[in-house]
Amino acid sequence: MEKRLQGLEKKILIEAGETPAVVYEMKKQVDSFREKLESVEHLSWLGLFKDLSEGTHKPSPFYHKRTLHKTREECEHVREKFLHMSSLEVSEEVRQYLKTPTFDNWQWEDAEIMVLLQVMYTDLDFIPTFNIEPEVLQQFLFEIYRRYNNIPFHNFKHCFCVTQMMYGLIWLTDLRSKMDSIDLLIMLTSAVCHDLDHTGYNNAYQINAQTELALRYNDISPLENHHCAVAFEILERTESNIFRNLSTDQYKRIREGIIKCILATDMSRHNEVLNKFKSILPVFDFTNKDHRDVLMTILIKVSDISNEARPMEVAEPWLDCLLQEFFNQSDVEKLEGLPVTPFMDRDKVTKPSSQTGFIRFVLLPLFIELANLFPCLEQHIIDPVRKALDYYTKMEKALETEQQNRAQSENAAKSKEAAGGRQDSQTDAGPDTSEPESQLT
Ligand SMILES: Nc1nc2c(ncn2[C@@H]2O[C@H](COP(=O)(O)O)[C@@H](O)[C@H]2O)c(=O)[nH]1
Ligand SMILES: [Zn+2]
Repeated sequence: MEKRLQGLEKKILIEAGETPAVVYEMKKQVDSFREKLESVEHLSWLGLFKDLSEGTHKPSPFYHKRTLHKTREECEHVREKFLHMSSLEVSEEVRQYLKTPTFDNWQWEDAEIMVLLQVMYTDLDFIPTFNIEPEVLQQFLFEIYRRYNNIPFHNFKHCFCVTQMMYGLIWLTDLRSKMDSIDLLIMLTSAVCHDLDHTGYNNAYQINAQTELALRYNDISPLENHHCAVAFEILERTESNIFRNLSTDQYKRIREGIIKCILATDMSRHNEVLNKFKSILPVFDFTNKDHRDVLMTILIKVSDISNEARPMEVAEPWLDCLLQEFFNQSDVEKLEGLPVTPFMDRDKVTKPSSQTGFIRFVLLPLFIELANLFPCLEQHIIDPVRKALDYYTKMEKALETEQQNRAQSENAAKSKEAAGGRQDSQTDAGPDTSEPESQLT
């Protein structure tokens, strides 16, 4: 197929003088198909599978097994850098910038990101308040880094962005004066842990493919339950348990809070969580624990899907990462004969089509409710989201126009070709006796 495509490409290039976009698109699909055949183990009978597995895990449709989990060397290298850098002073300018939604994650490498997370725990006064030893915090952050996988979207940088947005929201809304330190610790730590060990395949896939996670959690938020379980696995170990100096009651409250927050990030529960918040909003009371608990779930949800609230040069690469992960999943779903998640299908989704609906029907309704409680957020998170909507709406229209133009010129070319073909055959077959107009319609 690849050879035939190359031959075709050459022929078109000679005849047309340039390679049309459709050929590039076909080449991309062939590459992606080949990659799938090489990496999906159950298709090994095709003779293309490259066994990259390190251990004896159950076969699973991960990206390349070689690259999903971080290697020991990779982790050690980052850990050394992090430990070296963590003794250096982070400037006041960076500390202030870190409190804003305009923060650009792409400028920072992973070891630096770990230092920035350490700054967040420090500047919220968690270290003295909860008697967290610096080495324990460092070990905790290292384990967190280690347990985020090398996948396009749900990786360590996503963990950082969500945490940084949560951190920014805490400062912008002056939550320190409204909620106690334990609530803030729950919120920040939930954000840090919320997608631990994500493999790049969403809950629909987990359930349809009957993965180990879906079986373990009976199809109920398999991923979120797993992220949470991994978080407490890390916190179980004394050397990385940042809560180890807290009382049993404090630990219990923190565990309950983190579980609630992480489970609330399952998007299939979006309306349930948002409606609960809407119902208490008119009588919202910071002294009411139930109200605070709901607010915490809203804050983590907002942080989780807040990429479009960031400057365009920060947000747009995130969309590319998200679509890369989505398309990978739908490709695997097609290969495995599973239901294909429509918003992940590369044949149906474009960048703007993915964003306009999401911003209109998911992002804005959620952000607006939070801004009802904290009007100061309007300028920080709603204005940029509206700008993004405008940007993608224009892009969507431009794409539509381009598609229409392309379809028109393709139709015109086809008609011309058909007319030419008929003329040729008429020349071969002798004089035409039919009316010329009827041949065109
Ligand atoms: N079309 C878009 N979908 C988005 C975007 N940001 C997030 N999402 C979706 O929400 C979930 C968030 O939950 P997570 O815990 O998995 O991170 C994510 O998986 C996407 O499905 C976006 O900008 N556009
Ligand atoms: Zn997330």
